[in-house]
Amino acid sequence: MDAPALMAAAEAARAMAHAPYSRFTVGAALLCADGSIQPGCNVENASYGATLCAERVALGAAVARGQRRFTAIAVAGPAGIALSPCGLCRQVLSEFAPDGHLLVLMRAADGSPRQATLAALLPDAFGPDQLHPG
Ligand SMILES: O=c1ccn([C@H]2C[C@H](O)[C@@H](CO)O2)c(=O)[nH]1
Repeated sequence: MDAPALMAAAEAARAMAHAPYSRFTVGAALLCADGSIQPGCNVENASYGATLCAERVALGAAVARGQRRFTAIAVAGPAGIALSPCGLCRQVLSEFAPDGHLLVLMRAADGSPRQATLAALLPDAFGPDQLHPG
């Protein structure tokens, strides 16, 4: 996996963000199992609560074109801020990363690369095993 290229794709996607309320633009790039990269950006809404994070936009778009297995996701936000996916996005990503191996690429506040597995970011995740035990 080319981590710098995936982060560059997330940064490029960030330019498409619709964030007139928070002005906090975020881009995501999801590396699919077939090698394709699905970009996403945050899409805010005047109701605030209907806002979509970049990670969920990328995931939904990838699923809509038949992708269901993912290797990594890069997330890029404003410079100087350590950004990691919100709790809701962690849960949504875990739906398609049941083993928790999905690699999340982020940047620390100083801009240096940081990475963690989804399992580390969302330990003891709720999933289909709890919903349908046995
Ligand atoms: O990982 C994150 C964190 C926040 N946001 C968006 C949601 C909202 O539009 C703005 C401020 O929270 O940033 C994302 O897209 N991804």
